[in-house]
Amino acid sequence: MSLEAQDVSFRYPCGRELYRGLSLSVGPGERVALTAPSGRGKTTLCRLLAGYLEPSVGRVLADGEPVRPVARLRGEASPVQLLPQHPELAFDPRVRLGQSLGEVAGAGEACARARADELLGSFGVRGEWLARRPHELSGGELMRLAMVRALSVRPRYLIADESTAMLDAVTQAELWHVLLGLQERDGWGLVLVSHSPALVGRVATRRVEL
Ligand SMILES: Nc1ncnc2c1ncn2[C@@H]1O[C@H](COP(=O)(O)OP(=O)(O)OP(=O)(O)O)[C@@H](O)[C@H]1O
Repeated sequence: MSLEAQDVSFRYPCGRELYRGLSLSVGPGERVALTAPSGRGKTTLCRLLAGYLEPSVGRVLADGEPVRPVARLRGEASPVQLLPQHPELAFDPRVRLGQSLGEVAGAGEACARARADELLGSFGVRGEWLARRPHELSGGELMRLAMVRALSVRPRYLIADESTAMLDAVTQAELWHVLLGLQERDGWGLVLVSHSPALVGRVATRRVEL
């Protein structure tokens, strides 16, 4: 059981090759920090691990199954959820947030919604936010909802790419406290990208240098 990148190489169209035969494995319950200088490809690797991009060479497996391209999932929840750097990218700007949360259909929508309801309390989401559209919330408020949405489908792996970098220290500490409590309880594997040595030191059980 693990999230694995096997001999992965990747090149954007017209870009240079970012990795040559990169292999990486993250087990359930592990918290792995990806570290590298700016531009080395941390965000790209997060997107590869979550199925937003496909490797040019090699493959990505979640518990032995190929991670399917997110665009082709058509409503089916991926076992690998990505918390992006900018939470506004996680939501349709035209749709009220309550509806967006309801759209994360997993094994059954009702199941995902019940899970989301439980998580709304844990992440301190106020009921009135659900009637608003993404641009009507602050970045921190929207990130709370992005966390609820990602975890409501019971992922086996969560990828946090600089997800709390734009938050104040108090909110950042609060959200990581909640996330790590849920991770310990539910046992999903975590991949973390952060430029903050303090956050990496607090959260990560292992570091992988790209
Ligand atoms: N869509 C794209 N098309 C072409 N090149 C891209 C694209 N996205 C990123 N790149 C390039 O790929 C390289 C890796 O980018 P990436 O964002 O993965 O790095 P990073 O390690 O996360 O950087 P940072 O720490 O600065 O956020 C960079 O040189 C970047 O310019």
